[in-house]
Amino acid sequence: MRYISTRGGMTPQPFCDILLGGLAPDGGLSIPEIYPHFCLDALKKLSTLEYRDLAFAIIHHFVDDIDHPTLQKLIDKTYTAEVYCNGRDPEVAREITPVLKLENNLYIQELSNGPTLAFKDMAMQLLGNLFEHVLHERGEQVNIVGATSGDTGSAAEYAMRGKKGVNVFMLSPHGKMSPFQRAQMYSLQDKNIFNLSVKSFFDQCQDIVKAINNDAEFKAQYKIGAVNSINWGRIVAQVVYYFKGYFAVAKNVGDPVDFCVPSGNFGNICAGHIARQMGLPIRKLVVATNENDVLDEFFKTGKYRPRSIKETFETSSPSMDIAKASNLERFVFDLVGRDSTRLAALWQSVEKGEGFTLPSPDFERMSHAYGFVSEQSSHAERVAHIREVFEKYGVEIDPHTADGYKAAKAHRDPAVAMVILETALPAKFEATMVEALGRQPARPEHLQGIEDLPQHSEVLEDDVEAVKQFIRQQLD
Ligand SMILES: Cc1ncc(COP(=O)(O)O)c(C=O)c1O
Ligand SMILES: N[C@@H](CCOP(=O)(O)O)C(=O)O
Repeated sequence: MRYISTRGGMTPQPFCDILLGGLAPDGGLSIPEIYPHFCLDALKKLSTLEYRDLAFAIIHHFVDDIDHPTLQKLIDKTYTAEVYCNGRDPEVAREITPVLKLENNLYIQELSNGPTLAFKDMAMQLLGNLFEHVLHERGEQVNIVGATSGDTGSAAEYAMRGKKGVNVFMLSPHGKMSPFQRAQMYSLQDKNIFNLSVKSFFDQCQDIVKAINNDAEFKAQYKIGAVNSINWGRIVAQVVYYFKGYFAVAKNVGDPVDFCVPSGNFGNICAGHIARQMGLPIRKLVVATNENDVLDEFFKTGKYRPRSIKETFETSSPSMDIAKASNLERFVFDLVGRDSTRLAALWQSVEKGEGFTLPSPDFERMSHAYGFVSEQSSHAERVAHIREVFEKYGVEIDPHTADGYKAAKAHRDPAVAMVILETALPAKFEATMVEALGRQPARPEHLQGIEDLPQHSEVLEDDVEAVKQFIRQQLD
């Protein structure tokens, strides 16, 4: 399998090169030349596999340059009941992403039982092991520059801490994450972890990451890599749990199943789109947003209008406070028939801050051919839905998953199974959980009192040069 850029300016590359390279050299995103396809018989065979074998059966199609036994070993080491345990019964933990039935044809797929209590661990733990392997083979090192709105940062730092040949420079929006999220990241003392608290929102942190990646000289000199979902390695690992969730709820392989996904940077649901392109019988992909509803507007009107800082809100589902969704570029590339010239022109408008409006019939094809629909949620609805799910089903869901629950209800067909992807655990967002349920959410024993640990971060202006200067100071 070779990878090309959505913007057409990259000679086809093998997996390990795009894994280390992150953003494509032309500013686009790497994407496979073709998607592997599973027919019904092949899907039936996959349906019986346990998580790690399923992961190998899917991921090996995307990776030509790691031999199969090694790839299987890296996957086996990643997807264990110990890593995705979170204090649960070992039998349940062995499923890695257990599916919880709320009522007939309504399910929640648990994705947040990894070390940092968010779905990011599902891909990030594998990425950590892949990076370590490839760097060792090549005798190289990498300096990861990433952006987080709260969960990617801790997942990346826990996956990379202490790893040989890897430093992590993680940009986070100053003062905008939950106290728990902040403590998870800023209390780490590992010498290879650097937390940069940028006086702005996630989008500006992500813009800085992209600007650094687009500076070819700096990127080469400081061996810059990426762990955000702009890195294809993240997306491919996320594809696997759609298959697992599908097989858990479909009465017969081949039946349609809907997925509802709390969305921000569009990485998670982009993996659902890829799974659908690979032949998984997903009917609808429901995009759930919070008050930062740029994606909801796009799927309802065809207008993609990334927002300015002034139009970006701080909400009670803070990890989704994203007004410019990187991975939308991967989906639109497929939507426009993989026409990289057209895609590049659309994203030129995005970069100028103008955005674009999809004409007919592209707009209609988003739902008719690709199954996308959307819904947004407000704070009051979020709180009411956390309460409703607890009162009706006895299940505590976090504010992001509550946005998903609202969207799932809005687009549900009772005759079709709907899987809501859980994206984080309530422990990460105490204030909203207390507002909804009147008590503190449960948290794992080892994370009690994490907010009281000493914290360290470097506060920086929203300025690419300031970040580059910080990186130089640490590495020169
Ligand atoms: C808890 C949580 N929910 C939802 C999202 C949105 O996921 P994505 O950015 O992949 O759309 C994120 C972060 O991105 C998150 O951390
Ligand atoms: N919600 C994320 C931000 C998006 O990050 P990505 O790595 O998935 O692109 C976060 O919590 O940091």
